[in-house]
Amino acid sequence: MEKTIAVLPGDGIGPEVTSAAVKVLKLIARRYNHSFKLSYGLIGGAAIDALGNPFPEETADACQASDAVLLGAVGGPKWDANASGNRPENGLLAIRKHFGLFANLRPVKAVPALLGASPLKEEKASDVDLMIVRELTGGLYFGEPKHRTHEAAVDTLSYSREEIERIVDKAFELARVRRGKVTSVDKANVLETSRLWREVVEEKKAAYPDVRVEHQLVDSCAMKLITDPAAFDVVVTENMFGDILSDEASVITGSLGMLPSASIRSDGFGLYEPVHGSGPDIAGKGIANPAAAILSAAMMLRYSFGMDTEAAAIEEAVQTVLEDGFRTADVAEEGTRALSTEEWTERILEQLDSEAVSDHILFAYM
Ligand SMILES: NC(=O)c1ccc[n+]([C@@H]2O[C@H](COP(=O)([O-])OP(=O)(O)OC[C@H]3O[C@@H](n4cnc5c(N)ncnc54)[C@H](O)[C@@H]3O)[C@@H](O)[C@H]2O)c1
Ligand SMILES: CC(C)[C@H](C(=O)O)[C@@H](O)C(=O)O
Ligand SMILES: [Mg+2]
Repeated sequence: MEKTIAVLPGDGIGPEVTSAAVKVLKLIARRYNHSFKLSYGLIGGAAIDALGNPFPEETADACQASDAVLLGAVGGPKWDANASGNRPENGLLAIRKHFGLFANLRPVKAVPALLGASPLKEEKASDVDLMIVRELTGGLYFGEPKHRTHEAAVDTLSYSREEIERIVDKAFELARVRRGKVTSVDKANVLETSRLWREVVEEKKAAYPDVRVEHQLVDSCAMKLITDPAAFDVVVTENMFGDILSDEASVITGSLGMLPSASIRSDGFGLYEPVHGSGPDIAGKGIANPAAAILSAAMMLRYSFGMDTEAAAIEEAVQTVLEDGFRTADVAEEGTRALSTEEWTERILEQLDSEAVSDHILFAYM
């Protein structure tokens, strides 16, 4: 297949982990006879510095002309919020909104080799396999009015029925091909938007009789993610709750550096990015874990290109390399040498190159 991919490395560790994911994509293209044309663009702080705009028109055009987008991470202390009340925009919200990428899929799956790195007891973490379906283009992030004076600040939480319906449908569809359970997370004991959310879920469930539905308040959900994470299958929730719960859930499997994500809409176009940010504390040191970026590239192959086998080959390579004991610093066992981003990526490339090209899927983030 021939595909065009817009690559937006961004800031901090973004370029370091994106470069790793690009190497993996190039190897996949060679091994599976695909042609991936890459076009690079600026986003975030890098784009502000070069062009004065975090999501420049050139970047939007490059993405528009592509079949999918691979993004590293954006932001950092140089461009983030400051006490004087600037309203920073790091480009991420703009690109998500511009392309209508309303569904953010964040799979959290126990990695057997990393159970020791999880803060949870092994028996709690070992069966975790959940998918957070986060609404991405509405809610507090985008609601108007939104403003700030010296004395007060306003953000607005608003959701339309239509916005809720399409993300809830997505969650039900995913549950059907997973373990058939949807947990809808809200704060319906307080928020009107949550009461509408709950109503829509209740209406929708009739169309999916094969899926079990439960409602959970977000505060107790945060607790249950730690006490009983294996109980979850698909978790559907609004923008801000999903942001917070997904960082929380990521550590169950060892590190934020492990968690990939897909931001998609209904026609197959998508933006693929690690859940983590630009890691200012480790940027430039060459020690970032590139697994989340590499696994995001795998999600791109699966969700935008329908290349399930290729995606699974990457996911299995990540498992194998970790099982073989090769780790970056964030997940390294005490007393072992941590690999650099580049060294670990080399291991992945070697593993992928040595694997037989097969249709047999053993481990997949689906
Ligand atoms: N998708 C994105 O582009 C995205 C996501 C989250 C935060 N951000 C931005 O990133 C900047 C920093 O935010 P933050 O510090 O709160 O969150 P962060 O995710 O960048 O870092 C949180 C912690 O996790 C560690 N970490 C993150 N990714 C890692 C990796 N791949 N390997 C090893 N360790 C990793 C960092 O070193 C840090 O200690 C902010 O400007 C924020 O707005 C961007
Ligand atoms: C950087 C920030 C705007 C972003 C978000 O809140 O959506 C990030 O935290 C994420 O999880 O992708
Ligand atoms: Mg986040």
